[in-house]
Amino acid sequence: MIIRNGNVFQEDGTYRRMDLYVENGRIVDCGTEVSEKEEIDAAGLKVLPGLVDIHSHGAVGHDFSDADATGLKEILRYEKSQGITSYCPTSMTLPIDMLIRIFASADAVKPDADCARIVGLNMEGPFLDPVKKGAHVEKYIRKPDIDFFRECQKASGGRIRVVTVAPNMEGAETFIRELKDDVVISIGHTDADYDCAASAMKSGAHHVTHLYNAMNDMGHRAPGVVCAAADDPECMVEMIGDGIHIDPAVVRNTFRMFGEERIVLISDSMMAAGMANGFYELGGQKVTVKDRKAVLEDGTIAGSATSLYECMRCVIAMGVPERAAVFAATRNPARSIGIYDEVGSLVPGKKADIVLADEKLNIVKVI
Ligand SMILES: CC(=O)N[C@@H]1[C@@H](O)[C@H](O)[C@@H](COP(=O)(O)O)O[C@@H]1O
Repeated sequence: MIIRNGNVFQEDGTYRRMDLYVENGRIVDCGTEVSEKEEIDAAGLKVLPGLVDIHSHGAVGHDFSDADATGLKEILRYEKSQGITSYCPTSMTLPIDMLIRIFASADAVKPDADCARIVGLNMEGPFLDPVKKGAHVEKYIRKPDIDFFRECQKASGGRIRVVTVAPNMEGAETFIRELKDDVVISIGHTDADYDCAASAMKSGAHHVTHLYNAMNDMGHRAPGVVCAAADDPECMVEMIGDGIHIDPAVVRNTFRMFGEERIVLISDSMMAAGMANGFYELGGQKVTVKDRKAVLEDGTIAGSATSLYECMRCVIAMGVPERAAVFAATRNPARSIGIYDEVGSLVPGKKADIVLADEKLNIVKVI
């Protein structure tokens, strides 16, 4: 396949008018390497790398935590239609027997060109702090437990790429030191202060789960997880860019504080993404969705009802430079879970995960 004359997003963040050559699902150097001569006229269109959502629970009426491979396939189909080509299904806080079934269910999903590719699994619970449980069920929360994690990792076939840990819980330090080379350890759902978070980062946790949400605010005498993450040059931070979870001024200034390299936009979507307002479920709890806002019965925000692509457009509308927003939805998430050699930018050798969009970033085609 040859994609002609598009404005192709480059690794330096500029757009360059050029042809893109695809052979056997990968980008290649030149036209002579292309056997299938299908051509797409991309004149006037933006050509972006497929997006990488490393934190999403569900969409179109299904949740990864349903442990249902058919439902997961529908989620992946929806995500691909929205420009997300790499995806990490994300679990909620649940008992171990359920988590084992959930992680095993991902294995039953076979790759499909119409669906986003599963590039890892994200284990958000149960090693959280009850004080900052957010929309997770308190009775299933557990202290960080290496054997518990290993059992889940085994059931998943080694596909868990990210695990959230509250660093102020007993056993967190040992957990981080023991597992830091096997999985990305993400600090989150925690009442930790700056010193506790900074110490966890020194031990090897260089990722933060939805910065600002389910943690203490950054105060001028209580800098918290936010400043600890900013002070750790290796730390990547997730942000939910749906326009509901974080005020636009905070989003803009967080991009300034962390720069273009370290922010990972996520959707944190639940099953109402791609659906109408109404009543849904998340981790066994009833959720009401109205005007794209998902809440539990007590008003706690319970994930988002949008896609990563919409989050990317949303933060651009807030005033984040387009190149920074594209990096945060493509390159940075890919780097954060160690798959940037395969996806996340459009250079020869990488998978041909491509979004064609018009000037206003409306999706025209996803490849
Ligand atoms: C799936 C999930 O759990 N997502 C969290 C939720 O738990 C938390 O309640 C909310 C708001 O947190 P905040 O009130 O601290 O900003 O952020 C995210 O939606």
